[in-house]
Amino acid sequence: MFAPDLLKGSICVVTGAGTGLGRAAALELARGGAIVVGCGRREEPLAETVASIEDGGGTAVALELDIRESDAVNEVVDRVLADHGRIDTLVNNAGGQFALPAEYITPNGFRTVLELNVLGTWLMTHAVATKAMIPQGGGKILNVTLSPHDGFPGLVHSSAARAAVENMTKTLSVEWARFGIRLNALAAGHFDTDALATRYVPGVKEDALTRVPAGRWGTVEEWGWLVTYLASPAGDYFSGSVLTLDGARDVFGAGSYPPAGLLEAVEEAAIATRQHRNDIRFVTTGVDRK
Ligand SMILES: CCCCCCC/C=C/C(=O)SCCNC(=O)CCNC(=O)[C@H](O)C(C)(C)COP(=O)(O)OP(=O)(O)OC[C@H]1O[C@@H](n2cnc3c(N)ncnc32)[C@H](O)[C@@H]1OP(=O)(O)O
Ligand SMILES: NC(=O)C1=CN([C@@H]2O[C@H](COP(=O)(O)OP(=O)(O)OC[C@H]3O[C@@H](n4cnc5c(N)ncnc54)[C@H](OP(=O)(O)O)[C@@H]3O)[C@@H](O)[C@H]2O)C=CC1
Repeated sequence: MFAPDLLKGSICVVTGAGTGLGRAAALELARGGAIVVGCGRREEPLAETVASIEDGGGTAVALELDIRESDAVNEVVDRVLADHGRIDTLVNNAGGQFALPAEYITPNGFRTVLELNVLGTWLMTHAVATKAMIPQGGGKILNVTLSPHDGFPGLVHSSAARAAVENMTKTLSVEWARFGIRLNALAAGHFDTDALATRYVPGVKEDALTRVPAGRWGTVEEWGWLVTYLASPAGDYFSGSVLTLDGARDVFGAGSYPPAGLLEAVEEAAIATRQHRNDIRFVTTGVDRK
């Protein structure tokens, strides 16, 4: 899609680069000539991404990292700087959630999704900005979020988390403009990745497609093109924006609730344990049966 030297010599860190959208972004950045540092918790998918990039003549390295661990984040950023001297673009792609009716989400479940999507993104952003981009005089940070924006029934934890990330992006785009740092959020609609296919109740994925006016899933290649465009000089004047790539999903809105199969699957699981029966009772009546 782009000229092979578009990003020549640029150092791009991509979290969650072993799978799905992160992998596609890493591949396209590398096709544009960037040196890609792919991060994630699992070595195997990262190694596969690196091998694919190298097979195509590109350059990439994999670094294992849990973005929720502050010390590990600092170590990885230090390592990238020791090896490559700078970081031009950070793609905060690692993230996720589980689909669950709000009344079933436990405090720890909510905290888990907030920690991954908000804290993880913040730790990466802060470390890369303070160690690399402020000293070097600039850089770009792209934060992956979610469409639709006006509420995402079934994903209240992630909907809240991604709204926080979008506001963080806007706030920092003002605070850090004086350092030449440009931050944007990329709100993804529905992309046909393995995670979407395997981590959600059957039916939920198909239900999601009925809410996309364009009538199809986004392709991971389309995602990689957006990331690469923004990382390139063509994207230099973008900052503080939320770019939504979703086939008009956002315009369609939150739609009706629940999506096909979600409530049934949860209730079937819930009747398996007395504790859950108690939880349901408590939620619906306010009476704790313990
Ligand atoms: C309703 C429409 C849905 C359409 C979705 C379309 C839009 C979005 C698309 C995408 O984002 S695509 C996919 C991106 N990838 C993912 O979403 C990854 C899939 N999820 C995960 O990997 C994990 O769920 C997680 C979010 C990373 C959490 O895993 P982790 O191992 O950190 O959690 P645990 O330690 O196991 O549990 C902590 C806490 O959370 C509760 N919990 C975890 N998973 C579930 C679940 N599936 N259902 C209910 N609760 C869950 C767990 O019970 C723990 O809480 P407590 O039990 O201790 O209270
Ligand atoms: N596919 C879609 O339709 C949509 C996706 N999104 C978002 O886009 C992003 C990518 O999604 P997608 O590719 O579909 O899903 P994946 O689940 O395939 O991607 C998530 C990636 O993040 C990594 N990751 C998860 N937790 C951590 C962690 N604590 N530290 C470091 N890396 C971590 C995972 O690797 P590992 O497990 O090895 O750490 C994985 O490679 C996510 O933020 C997702 O929520 C948003 C809207 C729609």
